[in-house]
Amino acid sequence: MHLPLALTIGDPAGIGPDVIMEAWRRRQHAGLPEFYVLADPDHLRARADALKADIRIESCTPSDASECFRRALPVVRLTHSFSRATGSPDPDNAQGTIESIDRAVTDVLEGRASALVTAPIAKKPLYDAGFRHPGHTEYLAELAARSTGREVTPVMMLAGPKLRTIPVTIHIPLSVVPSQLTTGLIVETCRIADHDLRERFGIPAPRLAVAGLNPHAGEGGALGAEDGAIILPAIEALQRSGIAAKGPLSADTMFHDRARAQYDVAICMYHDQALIPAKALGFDDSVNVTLGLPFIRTSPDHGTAFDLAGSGDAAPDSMIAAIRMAARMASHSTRAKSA
Ligand SMILES: NC(=O)C1=CN([C@@H]2O[C@H](COP(=O)(O)OP(=O)(O)OC[C@H]3O[C@@H](n4cnc5c(N)ncnc54)[C@H](O)[C@@H]3O)[C@@H](O)[C@H]2O)C=CC1
Ligand SMILES: NCC(=O)COP(=O)(O)O
Repeated sequence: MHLPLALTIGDPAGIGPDVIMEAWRRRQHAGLPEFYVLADPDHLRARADALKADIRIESCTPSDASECFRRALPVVRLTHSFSRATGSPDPDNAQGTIESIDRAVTDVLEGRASALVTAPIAKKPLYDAGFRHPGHTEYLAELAARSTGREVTPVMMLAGPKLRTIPVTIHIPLSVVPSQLTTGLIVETCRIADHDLRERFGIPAPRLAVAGLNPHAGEGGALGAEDGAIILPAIEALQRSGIAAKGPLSADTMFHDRARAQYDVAICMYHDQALIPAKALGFDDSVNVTLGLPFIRTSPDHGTAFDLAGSGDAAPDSMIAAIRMAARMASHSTRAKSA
């Protein structure tokens, strides 16, 4: 059966609503698969009016969303409604933002949707409302663990036409990165990357380029010990298990054109080491994918961009790329299962 994608609304005061509505408006031209969004339809109508966008919005259930998609943006109504605040987060919206994620995940896990595409959330207002997870990536792992009964290590990957990168440590302060980096975490991250690149992206023998942590990958220990003591043993263990990992490589010379031709994914040691090259090389067409989950999740690479909400200037390209990638991954996984 052909299932729609479930989209979350993200922070309703950010550009999530704008790029979702614009993606729906471009659905035919962009060749997008059917999707619905878990949101407050009245809030979306108000945003569409502010944007002067001619968009029909219809309340639906996941099962009639595909039929509705041709004529209107299908919206599955949340129990929470949203304030009309645009451009600055409202703590009163936090519970609805979380409800949108929870219900979309449930829809995917219970077979009403084929994959999850999340619009951006601002972390701080959710933390202030008691949300205890650094971001979607970690929260989705918890939801997956609750449903499967086993621990899930989530792996964040930024994927664009020119580059894929993975940060081994994700949403933690830079000052604690060295203490959180372990050989075991690097091995686990690379194993998940190798597995999911095969199974969900159809890359038969993924090549992993592993970055060092310190300048010049530690310069033989003179510029830091972690490269030799923590990262190198991980690469050796991966190679022994048949995974094509190489490194630790100097991070400053692994992202130019000729270097990128040598690998399928760059494994980086911290958030900005991975996300800066990814966004510099493809801000409009890169997608944030979570690997290691028992379901498919993609997201645009950008954040809530409160400065642009309701202005009509938010580019929908990364959201469109995220929708396309989720559908492609879902059909690839289905083919892989039935092969
Ligand atoms: N997947 C998610 O939920 C993500 C959430 N965030 C959250 O977003 C909030 C804001 O983060 P920032 O670092 O300011 O990043 P941001 O991506 O929201 O904005 C950075 C700059 O890029 C511009 N920009 C972003 N998206 C754009 C688009 N589609 N079209 C045109 N210009 C665009 C913005 O106007 C701003 O100048 C933070 O609270 C962060 O936690 C950030 C990244 C991903
Ligand atoms: N900078 C990437 C980011 O914050 C996305 O995180 P997540 O909410 O997708 O975990």
